[in-house]
Amino acid sequence: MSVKTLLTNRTSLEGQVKVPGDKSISHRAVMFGSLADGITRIENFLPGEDCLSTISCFRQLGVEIIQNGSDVTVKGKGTDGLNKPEETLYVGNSGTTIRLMMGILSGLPFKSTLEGDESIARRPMTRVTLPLAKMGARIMGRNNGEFTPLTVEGQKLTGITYELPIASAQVKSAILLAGLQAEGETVVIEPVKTRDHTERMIKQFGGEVERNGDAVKVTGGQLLKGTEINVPGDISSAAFFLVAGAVVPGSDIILRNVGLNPTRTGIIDVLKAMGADFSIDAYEGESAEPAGDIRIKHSKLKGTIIEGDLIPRLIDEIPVIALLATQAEGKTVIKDAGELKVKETNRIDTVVNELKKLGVEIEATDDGMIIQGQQGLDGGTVSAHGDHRIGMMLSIAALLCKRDVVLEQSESIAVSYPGFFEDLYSLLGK
Ligand SMILES: O=C(O)C1=C[C@@H](OP(=O)(O)O)[C@@H](O)[C@H](O)C1
Ligand SMILES: C=C(OP(=O)(O)O)C(=O)O
Repeated sequence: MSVKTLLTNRTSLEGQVKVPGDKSISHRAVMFGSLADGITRIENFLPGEDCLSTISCFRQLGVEIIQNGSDVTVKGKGTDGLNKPEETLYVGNSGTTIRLMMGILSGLPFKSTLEGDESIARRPMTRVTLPLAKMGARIMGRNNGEFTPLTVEGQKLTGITYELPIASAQVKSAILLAGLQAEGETVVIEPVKTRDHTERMIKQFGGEVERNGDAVKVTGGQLLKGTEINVPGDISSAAFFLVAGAVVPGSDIILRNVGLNPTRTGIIDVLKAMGADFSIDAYEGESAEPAGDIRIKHSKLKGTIIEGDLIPRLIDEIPVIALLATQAEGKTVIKDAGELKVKETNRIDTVVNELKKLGVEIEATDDGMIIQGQQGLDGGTVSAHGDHRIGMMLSIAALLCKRDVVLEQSESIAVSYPGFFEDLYSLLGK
């Protein structure tokens, strides 16, 4: 376990940072590149541990993938080019990898087993195995398919129409990936629109997908062709610096090449509602995924309510938004976010418990939290609990602390942002 002494009591962040590639898009680029025919070149791939787990799983399935930092080449041979792996497929800490891969493996003519770390072993999987079983998949796992290890016996699949009981892009994507191999049409109906990177990528690889209101439809048996993907920066990673810039007095920073897909920009809506001082310079021209530069300065903030359709558009940013709220005038209420309980950790409990250790007044509710504003932060020993987003949120919280802060399990940050501390220190002029 790595223990890190964090920088505290800071007066300003200045300069600019180009945040690393988007995690959701990087995973999907490798997956679609592996399913497609021909070469896929990925630029600005995120070389974080989660996306490296996706690469290693597809290598185990026989796909040749060349990775040089953020440059990746995938030599796809279509689904016929995917072979039975000799060993268990290890997904590490990555929920996206295991859930999307179940969709892919369900339609392939062999048996394989998926497993991950202790956090993955606690995360619910029937949300995926249930709809896939309706399509004809055979998936076995602990507690009737709820937990890893999971064994997938590929079958001939049939398209279904499925109404998602929860708003989840991972479940939607798993069903669409199975649908691409199934006979007939597969329709997924979302309760709230979630990130649509899978749909955009199907089109980038030459496939067809239709959206009609809340329904997304694919037809099985489409030919996907290798392509070039330029991954925009991850707004979920930029979020830590957006918050740092907004709350550390004297700050004025620019974040370059941030992905601005509207299904991901909930944090921008929150910054606006809180009265933050920021501007966006969106890049012009046709691109599968919009991106731009964001400049943010320290300013006075006011509390807000975060709920409903906004939640899936900022689900991974809630830990750092909770910190943002501690500096606003008045209280902030976060509701409808029960999904936080089944992430890398129970993020309602970890956020509340760790921020309390720094002297913050914050209360957990059944589906979110209530955060009091205008708080001074103290110091102490905190832990990431193996959760990258908690580790980064606490590193930003430390900037506001008057006393020393020590972070346990800081190594987990490499799951989504291996260069996080270098980028943070560069903004701090270190
Ligand atoms: O599809 C994706 O890439 C993701 C979807 C979200 O999960 P859910 O689908 O479980 O909400 C998100 O929390 C995760 O970090 C990435
Ligand atoms: C929840 C996350 O990822 P995953 O579900 O892929 O583990 C995350 O990155 O915050």
